[in-house]
Amino acid sequence: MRIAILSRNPRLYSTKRLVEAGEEKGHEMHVLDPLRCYMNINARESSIHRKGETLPKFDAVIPRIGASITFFGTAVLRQFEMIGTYPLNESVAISRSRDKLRSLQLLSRRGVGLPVTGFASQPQDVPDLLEMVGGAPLVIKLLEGTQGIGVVLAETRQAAESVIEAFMGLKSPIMVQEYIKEAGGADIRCLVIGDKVIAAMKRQAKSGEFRSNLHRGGSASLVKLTAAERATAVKAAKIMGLNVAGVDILRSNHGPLVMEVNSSPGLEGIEAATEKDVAGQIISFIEKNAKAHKTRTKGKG
Ligand SMILES: Nc1ncnc2c1ncn2[C@@H]1O[C@H](COP(=O)(O)OP(=O)(O)OP(=O)(O)O)[C@@H](O)[C@H]1O
Ligand SMILES: [Mg+2]
Ligand SMILES: [Mg+2]
Repeated sequence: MRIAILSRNPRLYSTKRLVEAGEEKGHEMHVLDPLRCYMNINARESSIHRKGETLPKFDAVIPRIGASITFFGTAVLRQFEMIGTYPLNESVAISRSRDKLRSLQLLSRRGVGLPVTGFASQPQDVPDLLEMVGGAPLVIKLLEGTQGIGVVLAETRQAAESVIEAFMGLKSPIMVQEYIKEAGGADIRCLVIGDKVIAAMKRQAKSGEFRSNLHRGGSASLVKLTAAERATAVKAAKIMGLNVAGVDILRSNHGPLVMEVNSSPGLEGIEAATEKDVAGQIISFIEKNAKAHKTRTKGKG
């Protein structure tokens, strides 16, 4: 097959591994920078161009679209979908997963366990909002944050109010969330492909820190999942419409709670922690599932 990887940087671990895994299985792999793709959108035959040339037809496309280029990146991916290329993850599903609130709403509608989460626009609604999620201690998150930046644990009500006031003053949308203390500064990353969790790791925050992000000094180790955790991760990916997803779960005293669902999960941490060939399994999934014009949405919506 001819497979495109939409990635800004061919030297990234995940991109390199996907190229390697694809070539090992005899495929023709092309890394395309989504920001260097431009589109001809018309009523007869839309096309994608790069450096003055029309791109050839690809059998499949693997989107590795960073959060900062979601808007243009998903438009390029949608163009691939419209001309019949099989997308590993669809543009609509990626857009959904990039909006933390929308994701939580979609998951809650289907009864997936979540930390109780509140969202408000106006400062005068903050006192009731804090009450609603169970009061301090609680977690405050910037909607746009990544890698743990913009995630704050407020131990007291006063601390919570002043942090929220500061964020609202800066016009940065935030959500407040019940603090899952019993998770003990750890979360579980489940790597879902199709309807299976094919690898999982536990990330433990360094001491004195509640955020388990590896970028914040957390460490990864192997973990054995319960049946409920596996089922939750697979269900969450399915609801989001993602074939491949990194589902982050907190272990609470009332079962697994989904924190977020990532549409371009990094491969480095999970392949190192589990010694699994995640990239190879992604290529195998494409081999089994890729068909021209096979999408749920054909770029609609
Ligand atoms: N409600 C919560 N209760 C306990 N711990 C939490 C809670 N929310 C977040 N954490 C901890 O903080 C870390 C960072 O939070 P989160 O994953 O929501 O933000 P982020 O990592 O910045 O976002 P992204 O993963 O999109 O980059 C989590 O990995 C988890 O360890
Ligand atoms: Mg996270
Ligand atoms: Mg994330």
